[in-house]
Amino acid sequence: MAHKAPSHPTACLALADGTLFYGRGFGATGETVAELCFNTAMTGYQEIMTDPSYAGQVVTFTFPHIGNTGVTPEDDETGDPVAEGMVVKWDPTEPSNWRSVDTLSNWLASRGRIAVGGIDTRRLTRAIRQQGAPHVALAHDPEGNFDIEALVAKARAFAGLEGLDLAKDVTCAQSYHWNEMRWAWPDGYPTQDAPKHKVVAVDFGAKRNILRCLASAGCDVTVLPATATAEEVLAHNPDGVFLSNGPGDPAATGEYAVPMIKGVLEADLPVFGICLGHQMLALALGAKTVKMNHGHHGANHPVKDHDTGKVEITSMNHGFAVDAQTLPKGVVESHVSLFDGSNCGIRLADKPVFSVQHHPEASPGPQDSFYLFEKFAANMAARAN
Ligand SMILES: NC(=O)CC[C@H](N)C(=O)O
Repeated sequence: MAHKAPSHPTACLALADGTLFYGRGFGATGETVAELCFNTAMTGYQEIMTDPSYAGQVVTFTFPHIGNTGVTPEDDETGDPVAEGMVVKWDPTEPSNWRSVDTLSNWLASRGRIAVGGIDTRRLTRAIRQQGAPHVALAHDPEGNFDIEALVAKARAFAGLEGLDLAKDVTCAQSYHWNEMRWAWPDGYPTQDAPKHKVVAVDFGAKRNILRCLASAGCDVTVLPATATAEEVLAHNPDGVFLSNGPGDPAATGEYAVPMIKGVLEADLPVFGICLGHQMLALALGAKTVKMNHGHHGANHPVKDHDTGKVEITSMNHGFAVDAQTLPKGVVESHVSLFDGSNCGIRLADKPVFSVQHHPEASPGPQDSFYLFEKFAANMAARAN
């Protein structure tokens, strides 16, 4: 049944349980179906929308000042927005400020991404917390004609992210070389030294700032597609191997990544993984991953480093987690979330192999965890000596 929604809204967000949110549509018109998560970051909406880890998800931004800085190409974490859609409290008719090269709405429209403004994101976030990341259909129609029953049926029919391998959709088509460094520097960077460490980074949906951080820590980076085998990785004769972030279910992605990681571990090289890379390293070591209720998405998550006792405020974006109870002997839980005690890092007790669930490259977020890139570089330096 097609009918006009009340007070002429131009976008509708339908949750699989039938809950409806109406607002002002912006960006592209049409419909999309996805999992819904909320992100609490106060800045960096463009970095979030272009983070390949958000494939298959619509993002609700809890912070009200969204859209106010427009968009600029230097904030892209990959070529285009990857998140399926955007839900905000912000009124999209407000102008963007001086910094922008384009408005958020034009940018989303030209890249086929649907957004809705004027939503009560607090109420929506409560629903996400209560239901666990809901399946949703998001529709934008300038005429305000919505077939509500069909939208709810589409949200219900969405199979969800569990069991879904999305890394092979967002990975690079071919290998490439990366040497661009960070634009914002922690003390002592950039280093003018020539790159010291040959690193192969396996791209499961890598954010550009991870590659910049590796380059800034002295790495000469060759990026390989997600489905690279151990032989292909080792053929580059790397000093260390990096496993990137990425979208979807680690258990599904692990089908090809786990054998590759096992082969790399046998070669006894320093290894560093972030987020999906962390989860897949844990799978390769024999642990299990689980789907979280509503995950961690934000730029303000406290994480404790068990080795130093220090607390880092971190950037996070994950809906799955490593089950620390399943870590085999010899694998140490190095970091833990102070929000809910979930696993945030592992390391091998006797080898330079480690990974973290959070995002030390930030973009957006704090830079407390940059030391992990230096640790990876130090592991490669120690091996060379
Ligand atoms: N940022 C990431 O790498 C996300 C990892 C994984 N897709 C998850 O949601 O948990």
